[in-house]
Amino acid sequence: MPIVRNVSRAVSQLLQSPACGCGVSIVPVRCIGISPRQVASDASFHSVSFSESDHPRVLITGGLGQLGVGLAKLLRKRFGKNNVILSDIRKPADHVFYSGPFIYSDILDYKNLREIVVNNRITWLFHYSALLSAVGEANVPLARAVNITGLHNVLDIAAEHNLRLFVPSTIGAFGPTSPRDPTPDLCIQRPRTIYGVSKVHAELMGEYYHYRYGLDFRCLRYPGIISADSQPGGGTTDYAVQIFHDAIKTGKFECNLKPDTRLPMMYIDDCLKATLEVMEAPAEALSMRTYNISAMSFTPEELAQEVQKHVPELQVTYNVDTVRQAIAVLKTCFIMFTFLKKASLKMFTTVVALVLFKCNIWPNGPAKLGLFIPSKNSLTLVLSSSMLKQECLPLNCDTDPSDEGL
Ligand SMILES: NC(=O)c1ccc[n+]([C@@H]2O[C@H](COP(=O)([O-])OP(=O)(O)OC[C@H]3O[C@@H](n4cnc5c(N)ncnc54)[C@H](O)[C@@H]3O)[C@@H](O)[C@H]2O)c1
Ligand SMILES: C[C@@H](O)[C@H](N)C(=O)O
Repeated sequence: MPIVRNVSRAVSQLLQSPACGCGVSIVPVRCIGISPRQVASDASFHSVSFSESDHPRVLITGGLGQLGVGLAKLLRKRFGKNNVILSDIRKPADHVFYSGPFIYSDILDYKNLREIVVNNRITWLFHYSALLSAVGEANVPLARAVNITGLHNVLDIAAEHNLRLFVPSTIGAFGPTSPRDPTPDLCIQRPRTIYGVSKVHAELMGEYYHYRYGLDFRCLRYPGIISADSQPGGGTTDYAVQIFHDAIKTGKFECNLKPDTRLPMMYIDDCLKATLEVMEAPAEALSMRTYNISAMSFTPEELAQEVQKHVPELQVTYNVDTVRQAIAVLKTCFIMFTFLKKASLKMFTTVVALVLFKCNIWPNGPAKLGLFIPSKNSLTLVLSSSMLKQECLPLNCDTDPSDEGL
């Protein structure tokens, strides 16, 4: 009996104490006994220069998708080229391979992932591998494996090796019963896609590992991301990238969503900037582990009209994909702006101009909007300084900025 009492007391003490920073050396069960934490911290196979040791050593999983290469570029600028390792199960293009360290990593291979973390002395992990909403619905067993089993591997390795872990969530983590306009950080989440379900699972598991094992888990719910240089990986918001490419290549765009389907979106540079900011935030500044981020919401029809202002010959037709449409409708609950209000509209026109500028379609566009862009690489700076500081929601704010007269 006393033994049972002691065990239950110990368990309840552990469960009550957020392990964060208090030195509790418990790690997920499968790591006990073989934890590389037992290896002396100076048992490195590589010599480390002083400046290198000042920076985090970063691993990005699923890094060859729409977002990973841009994230690596941003992080390498900040922390040095060799401190940021891109990884994926696909073969990188030449320009990616030669731009910095790349390594094969399948997140379903636990031992291989652990070896990479140990051998490269990784301290920060950005977990980008996933099957997105539309491809996930087309292959539920694979989505379950990659998005759930893969996440479990990453969580255990991150907890075992004291990593700071970023896992992106999504607007797809909400569902038809979530409150809207604005959708708060904490609310009902009952998504009806395997993608959404796996992301809610990731949010909850990350928070659980934070309180149970002290894992430094950080998470942002991204809207649909718009990029010019990288292709989307099979989600419902892909149309908002494809339209720019089709406008340039063929002058014809067939949209797979209904013209009035409003979804939240964000320009890639702002998404990556927010990601870095939340990773660099001091722990005491974080009141939660998972936050919404938002920029603007628009419909395919509104986007088509805006692009047509610059590419008047663009012809847009609608051939609705029932699966994507159904997923999109589930996501529309996450709407910060029910129509394009002033602040959102300004951001929307700017993003369209910037993407067209990047695609070499509207070289004078940004200048006409009063934005000075010395080079294509300074787009983030321009967007951030001229627009977002005033108009984007702060990370932990759940109010609509346009309601505050911004
Ligand atoms: N792009 C968006 O609009 C958006 C919006 C919300 C959230 N997110 C999230 O951000 C992250 C990155 O998104 P993305 O758009 O770059 O995704 P993507 O689909 O373009 O790329 C995902 C990458 O994961 C890789 N991958 C698949 N299985 C793997 C495995 N077993 N091991 C290792 N890698 C594997 C793929 O090869 C691919 O390169 C994802 O977690 C996604 O859910 C993206
Ligand atoms: C929104 C995001 O999660 C992704 N682009 C999707 O549509 O699935």
